Amino acid sequence: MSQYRTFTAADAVEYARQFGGVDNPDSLVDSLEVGDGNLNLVFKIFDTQGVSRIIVKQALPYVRCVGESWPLTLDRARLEAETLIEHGKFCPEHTVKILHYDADLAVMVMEDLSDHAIWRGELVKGKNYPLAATQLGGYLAQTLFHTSDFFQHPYQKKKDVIRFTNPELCDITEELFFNEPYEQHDRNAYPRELERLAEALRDDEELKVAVAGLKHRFFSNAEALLHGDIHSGSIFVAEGRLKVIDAEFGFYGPIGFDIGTAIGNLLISYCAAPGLLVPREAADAREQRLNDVRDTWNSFAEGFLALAAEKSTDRALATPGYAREFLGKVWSDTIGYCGTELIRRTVGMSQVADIKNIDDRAMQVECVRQAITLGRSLILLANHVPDIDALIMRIRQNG
Ligand SMILES: Nc1ncnc2c1ncn2[C@@H]1O[C@H](COP(=O)(O)OP(=O)(O)O)[C@@H](O)[C@H]1O
Ligand SMILES: CSC[C@H]1O[C@H](OP(=O)(O)O)[C@H](O)[C@@H]1O
Repeated sequence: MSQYRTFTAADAVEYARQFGGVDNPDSLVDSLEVGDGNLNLVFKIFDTQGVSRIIVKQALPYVRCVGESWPLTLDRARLEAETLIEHGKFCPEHTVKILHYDADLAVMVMEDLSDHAIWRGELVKGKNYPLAATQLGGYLAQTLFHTSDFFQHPYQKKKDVIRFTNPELCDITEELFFNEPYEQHDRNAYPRELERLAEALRDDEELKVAVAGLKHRFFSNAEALLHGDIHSGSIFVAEGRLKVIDAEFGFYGPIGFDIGTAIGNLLISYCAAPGLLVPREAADAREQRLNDVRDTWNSFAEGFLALAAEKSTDRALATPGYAREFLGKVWSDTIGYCGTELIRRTVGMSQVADIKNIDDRAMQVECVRQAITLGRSLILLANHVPDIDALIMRIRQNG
């Protein structure tokens, strides 16, 4: 019988005392639920000095932002903890440390990153972290290479594909990314002023064929253990540091999905900057975001190629030239999935602070329009953008 119960603040303190690994567990005395994501409870656990020391995160049996009408598997806590543990083996520097997890209680105890800030919030304020994108690309290279067929033993890889099979969370992505924005749907949340633009997406057969291809590869290309939802709200930054959290959408999928999602969120920030910042700061922020896009891709691609040259274990995949050819396909996927992230965050239900925090309605609508048109172009052009410089040029051309 399941021992699951939803934690109270007191339960979370008690649990952190037992499993937080702190020297003096009795010094943990208080907690506050701070979850601001769509899905789960997150408790900060404080010591007698009022300092946050440990995080306790628990999955609810439903989608938090909607309520009990949308039930959701508790197995997502296991998937999140195991994905982060797996990624932590290969990139400890940039993966939050999981100290303990319990699949029955759907709970995990993790490193407290309260001395960092969520990247999205910093982007909204116009704050630049010059190393973050290179670090993000490094995290993507390490985690995606080491969980792929280039490195994993084929038997282990096949076992892991099963261990990380994540049908319910993938179903959310399959609906929110690849279906709902391209049809009339109650959950869509675009500004009413953009009805004609949304209608044009619904009527664009060429676009829908390209989106179908991206969805098909999301279903079937088990290339590596993805984070599965790597947006700027799942990334903590501090001066010179970056840590990834929140991997409950982890599964074996197409590598370009993670890179495209990450870059897509940088481009949402790019599109939103004129609505959030005064013109001079907005222009600087937009240039910084384009640099971030470049750094993320270059750092990923250089890291992946170096790892492939040095550490590929499969004799055929180690053939000189193959890793570079494979990266060409990852590049096209990256551009396509980047486009679907831009559209699902603006047309679909999962709206983000970058856009929501724009006070001026007309400006907000213009920023959303730009994100949608950029997303559409990227999906359509995904196979025709030769390199990162050409991508940056296309983004500038969008306005
Ligand atoms: N390790 C951590 N250290 C400090 N704060 C955290 C940590 N993990 C999560 N949080 C806080 O909780 C919020 C929600 O966490 P997140 O994992 O994104 O939840 P969800 O799965 O519901 O999206 C984060 O935005 C952050 O403010
Ligand atoms: C119904 S879940 C919507 C959306 O929420 C997730 O984000 P997060 O866990 O970071 O709040 C994910 O992006 C899902 O697509």
